Amino acid sequence: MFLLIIYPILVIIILFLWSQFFSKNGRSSGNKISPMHYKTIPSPKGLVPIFGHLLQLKKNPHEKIKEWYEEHGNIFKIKFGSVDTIVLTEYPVIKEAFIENGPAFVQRFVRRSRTDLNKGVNLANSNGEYWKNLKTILLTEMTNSKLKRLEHYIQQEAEGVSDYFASVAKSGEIQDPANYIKLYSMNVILKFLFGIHYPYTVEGHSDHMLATIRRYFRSTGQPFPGDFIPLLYPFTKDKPKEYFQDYATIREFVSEIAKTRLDTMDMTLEPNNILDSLLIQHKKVGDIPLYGVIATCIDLVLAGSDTTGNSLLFIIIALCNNPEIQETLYEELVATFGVDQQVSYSDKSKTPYLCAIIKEAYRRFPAAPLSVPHYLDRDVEFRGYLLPKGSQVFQNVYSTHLSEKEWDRPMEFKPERFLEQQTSKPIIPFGLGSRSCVGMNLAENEIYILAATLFRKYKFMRPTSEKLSEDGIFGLALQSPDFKIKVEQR
Ligand code: HEM
Repeated sequence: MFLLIIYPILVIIILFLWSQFFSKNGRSSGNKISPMHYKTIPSPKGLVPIFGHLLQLKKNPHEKIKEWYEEHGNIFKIKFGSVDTIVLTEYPVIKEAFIENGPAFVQRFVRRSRTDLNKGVNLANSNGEYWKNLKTILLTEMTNSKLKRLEHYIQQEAEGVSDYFASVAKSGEIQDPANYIKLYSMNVILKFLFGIHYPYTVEGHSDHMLATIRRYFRSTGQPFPGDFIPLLYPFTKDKPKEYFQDYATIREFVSEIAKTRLDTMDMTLEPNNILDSLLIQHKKVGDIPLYGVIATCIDLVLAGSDTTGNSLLFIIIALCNNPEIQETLYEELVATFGVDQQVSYSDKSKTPYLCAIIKEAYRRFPAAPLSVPHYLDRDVEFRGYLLPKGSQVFQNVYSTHLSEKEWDRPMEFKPERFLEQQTSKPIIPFGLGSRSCVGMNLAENEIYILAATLFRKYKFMRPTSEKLSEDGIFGLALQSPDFKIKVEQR
């Protein structure tokens, strides 16, 4: 009985002391500059021993962080358990950190819950030379000329989704378009990665994959206490269960494709897709383990599916809520493409209004609201502050894009903001600096082609006069809310 009472008390005391020790450790470094010279980094109140600010971030972290930004300004510090977390907001601040001080900010913050899944040999979780090597291979696969050569992949997928909407328009039914739009995004990345795709049929295996990816992205965006309070880790290991199960499902799918291809591939021939290029590097150079190939392909399937899919869904929501914008867009598209000319990336310059709508959607509904956390491997002097070594760093994309200080009526969907290229403000949906999104060109092209194809052929409408919700659901990718629409053939 005595032990039952004393044991939890002891654990709490040890956790507290440990968290204090770690937080001091984070601040120490080889840099001997006296902290006296620096301004104190603002920090919200409500710090709880052991947990820091974590408990306040349970629901909608992006909204809570926006509240703190409005209170504390463009540089502030919060605590994730024992880990100092620096939140940077507004374009000039993020640019100064991630471009002008690039080497100090380039590293990824590695969480144990991630490395337990993939041993840290994937692109998104690795650092140093290994990461550079992977990034170079992937960027070579996504150059504009390579994307141009494979443009027909995207055009075919866009036709597949368009046929689905033709059938919806014919039936006159009210439909939830989410699965078909997300299937398009997943199919595009599966084609580039493996040369495969799922058919656009009702309720296939693809639905299971899409649901798995959606769940995974929602949970992986959340801070897991065990990652930030080391002594808690053994107790929270393997939790949340769904997160580990979902990753295992996707790993099984990708491993099978990669291993089969490795057994059958002729390494003397040109690579057919991204997987081939990674396998050639694995086999011929030997610096990427097979497990690294698989884990990096998983990154691409995950990051390539949910981000672009949600961006497209938010565009549909915004244009249903703003029918006059949809009509102006339709006029531009008909004038540019007539009724049946195929849409190509190279048409972007002919459709400034569509490009402005896409930018406004990136701004208003940023697909990665807090980007992917970075890490400081040294103390950094920044704008009069000393940012401590060991900190996690957020590019606060969400607040940057919705800041009242930076944007006129930021919650309104106004593509006109981006019609004047010279005067329009920069946005950062894909992050900034050398760690920024590797799939940016692909994402921009696939969003452009599907948006141009669909809004030229169909009119999308709300089922009632009530506006569709525009509230994103937090995850590593901001998810669109559930909604239904009516579709009319133009
Ligand atoms: C609207 C679409 C997309 C948005 C808004 C987006 C946004 C982002 C952001 C903000 C980051 C973190 C950047 C940083 O750490 O500084 C990122 C990283 C990443 N993205 Fe995307 N992304 C999108 C689409 C894609 C696509 C289509 C792919 C796959 C081809 C992809 C693959 C990745 C990967 C692998 C990383 C990790 C890069 C690294 O750690 O070096 N993303 N993305």
